[in-house]
Amino acid sequence: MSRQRRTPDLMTPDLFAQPELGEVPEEPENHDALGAADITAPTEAAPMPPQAAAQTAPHTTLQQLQAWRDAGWLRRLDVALAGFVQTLDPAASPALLLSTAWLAHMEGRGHTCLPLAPLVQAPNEVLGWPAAALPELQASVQAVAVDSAEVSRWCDALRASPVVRNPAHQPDLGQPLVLIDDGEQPRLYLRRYWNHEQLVAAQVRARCLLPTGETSSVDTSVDEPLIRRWLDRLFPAPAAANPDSSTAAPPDWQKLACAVAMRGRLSVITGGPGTGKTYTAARLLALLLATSPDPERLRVALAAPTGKAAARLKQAIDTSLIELQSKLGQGDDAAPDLGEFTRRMGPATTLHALLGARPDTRAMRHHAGAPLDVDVLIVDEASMVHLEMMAALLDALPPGARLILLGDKDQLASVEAGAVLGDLCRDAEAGGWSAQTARYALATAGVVLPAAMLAAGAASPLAQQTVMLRESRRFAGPIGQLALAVNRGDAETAHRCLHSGSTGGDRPVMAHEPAKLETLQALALHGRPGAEGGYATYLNRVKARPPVGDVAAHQAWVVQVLKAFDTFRILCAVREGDWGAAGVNRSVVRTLAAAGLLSPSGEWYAGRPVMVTRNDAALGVSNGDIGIALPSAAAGGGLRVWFLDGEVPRSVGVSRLAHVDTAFAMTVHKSQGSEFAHTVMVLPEQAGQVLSRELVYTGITRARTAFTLVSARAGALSAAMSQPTRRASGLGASLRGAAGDAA
Ligand SMILES: Nc1ncnc2c1ncn2[C@@H]1O[C@H](COP(=O)(O)OP(=O)(O)OP(=O)(O)O)[C@@H](O)[C@H]1O
Repeated sequence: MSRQRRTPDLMTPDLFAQPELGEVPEEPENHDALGAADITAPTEAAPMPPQAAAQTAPHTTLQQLQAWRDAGWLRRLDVALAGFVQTLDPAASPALLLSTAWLAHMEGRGHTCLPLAPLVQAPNEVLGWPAAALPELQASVQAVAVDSAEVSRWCDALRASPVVRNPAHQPDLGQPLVLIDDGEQPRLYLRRYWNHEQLVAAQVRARCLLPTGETSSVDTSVDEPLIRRWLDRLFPAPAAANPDSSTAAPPDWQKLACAVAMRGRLSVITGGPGTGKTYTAARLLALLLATSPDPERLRVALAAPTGKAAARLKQAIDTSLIELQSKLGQGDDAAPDLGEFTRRMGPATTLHALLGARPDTRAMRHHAGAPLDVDVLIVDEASMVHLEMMAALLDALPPGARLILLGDKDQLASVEAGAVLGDLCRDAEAGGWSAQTARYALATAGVVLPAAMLAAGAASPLAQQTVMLRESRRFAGPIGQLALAVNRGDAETAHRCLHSGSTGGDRPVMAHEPAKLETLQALALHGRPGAEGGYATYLNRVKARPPVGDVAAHQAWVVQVLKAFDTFRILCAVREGDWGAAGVNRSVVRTLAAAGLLSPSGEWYAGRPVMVTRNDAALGVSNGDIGIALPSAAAGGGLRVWFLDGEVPRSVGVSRLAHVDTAFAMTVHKSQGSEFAHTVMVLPEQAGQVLSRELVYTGITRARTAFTLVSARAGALSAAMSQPTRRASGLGASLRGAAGDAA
C-alpha cells in the first residue's frame, strides 16, 4: 500500500488552532451519497463568511486527509466532504475537518454517527483502519480530544462552528452536522441521519404502548376476552405440565407475539431461521380479521426489502392461511374467510415499490402528506431495512395503521447505514416486560411470563411490543447447532460441528479449511462427493429443452430449471479477489464450460444465471432478483432471462437487462432473504473487518439441508466469530428520549 509522508507541521498537537493559509481545498464531489444535498449553505442565525474567504484560508489538515485517502484509509468522498465543510466555514478548525472526514468514513461503513469517546479509546477499531495507521491516527485523535476524559474539549471545538448544530438549543437551519451531547455518549451526525433517527425514534415511541397504558396510542378498544377466544382457536392448547418435571413448559412465544401485536401500532417479532415468524404473522392476520368489526375492509399489505424475500413472504403467508382455513372450518360462520382474504390481499412488494421510490430522487411518492392506503403492514426480513428506509416507511404509514416487523436480529444489517432491527431488539432476549404486560399476556394468551424476564425497574415501551421466538422448527439439527454456536461466539462447538463425524459427503455440515480453489470448483460442478448437487443438476435440465413451439412444456421446463438452480448456491464473504464473488464466478464459468455443461460465448448464453443489481419498475425487476437466461419457446426465439413469481415464470429479453451480475456466486449480503438446499460459504484469505460473526451466521442460515464451508485460510471462521459487529447508532438513546430537538 503506497503511502504519502505527512508534513511535520501536521503533528502539531493543537488542532483547535485557526486554519493556516495556503492550500485551496479540494472541490466537493458527490455529496449526495452522504446526504449533503440537503445541506443549505449560509443560515440566517449564523451567517457564513463569503466563499472568497474559503479560497484564501484553507489549511493543511486537508493535506493530511488527502494522505489518508491516498493510503486507502479514507474514501475520496470523505475528504471531499471535509473540503466542502471548509468552504461553508472557512474558519473550520482542524478538529472539525478531521471529524467530518471520519464521520463520512463511518457512514460508508454502515454507521449512522461518529461516537467521540470510543474513537479516543480505540480509534483503529472504531474506524476499521489497519494497524499501520494507528500511530498517526492516535496522534490526531489525541490532539483533538487530549484524552477520553476531555471529549468535552472536542465537543467545544465542534460547537464553535456555525456548520454544527446542537438540536437542544438551535433550530434546524440546514447546518450539515449535528452534535449530540445529551449526557449519553457524545456523537456527531450528518444532518440527514440525525433527522432520520429522530423520525424513527418519535414514530416508534408514539406507536408503542407505554407500560402504564396511559397514552393516546393505546388501543383502548382491545377486547381481551375476544382475543383470548380466538388465540385459543388459532394455537394448540399448551402441553399438560409433566408432573415429574420441576421445570415449567416454556411460554408459547408465538401466541404471545400475536397478543402483543393486537394492542399497539408497532410490534416486533424477532427470531432465528425457522422459528415461525411468518407462521405467527399468518395467525396474527387471521386474528385481526376475526376480531375486526369490518373485516371485508381491512387493508393489509405485505412487503420486504427484496423481491425474492417479498415473494417468499407471500407464499408462506398464503400457505399458512390456507392451512388455517381448513383447520378453522369453513362451515363456521364466525370464522373469517381466509381464502377470500388471501385473494384480496394481493402480492407482496418490495419496500421500494410500496413506498413509490422514483429514479434519481430520494423522495418517495408516499410520505406523511400522501400516506399509504393500509391498515396493517407486515414487513419481513426487517434486519435488511436501513435507517433511511425505515424513516421513509414510518413517515408514509398512516398514524392509525399497524406495523409488524419480522426479522432475525442477529443477521447482517443492510449495506447502507443503520441497523434498525438490531437497535430495536437490543433487549429482546431479556424480555423486560412490565407487570401490566404480564397481566395482559395471561389474560389474552394464557401465557405466564417468566419472572426472570420481567423488568427490574422502569420498563421500556418498545420492550412491551417486542417478542423473540426461541424455538426453531427447521434448524434443530447440525446446521442449527452450528448457527447457534456462531451466534454465541463459541468457536469450539462450531469447530466440532464442522469437523466431527465421517469424512464422506453425507454430513449436513462440513468444512474445507484451508481449501484450494479446485475444491470449490469440484463442489460447484457436482456438489459433495456421493450426493447429487452442484450446478450440474440444473445445467443438465437446461440441456433437456422441450420441442420448440410446445409452450406448456417450455413453461414447465423453465420452472424446473429455476427450481433446480435454487437448490445449490455459492456465497462469498467479499466481492473482489480470487475468493470473492466476481473471481469465483469467473472460475465456476470456466469449470462448467470445461465440463461441457455451458457454452459461454459472449455475454449471454443459455443457462447463465444472473442477479439484477438495480430496480427497474418498467421491466418489473428489483435489485436482488435472480433469473436464468434460456431460449424462448418459439422457433428461432432469442435468449430471455426467466424469473419465477411463485410458480409462474416471466421473462425479460436479455438486451433490456443492463444491470445484472453473473450469479453462480453471490455475496452473503445479497443472499439475505433467500435459502438454498445446499449452501457453500467461501471465506477469503484476507477480509479484515468484513468477516464478522453476523456475516457467517447469515451465510450458514441460508442453508436448508446442507452447509459446506470453504475457507482459503484455516481459522478464518473462528476469527470472524470473534468479531461481532456493533454499528454506531444513537437510536437507543433517542428512543429513551435522551436527545431532544429544539426545532
Ligand atoms: N407452532 C408451530 N407449529 C407447527 N409448525 C410450525 C409452528 N411454527 C412454525 N412452524 C413451521 O415451521 C416452519 C418454519 O416456520 P416459518 O417459515 O414461519 O419460520 P420463519 O421464522 O418465518 O423462517 P425464516 O427465517 O425462513 O423466515 C414452517 O414450515 C412452519 O409451518
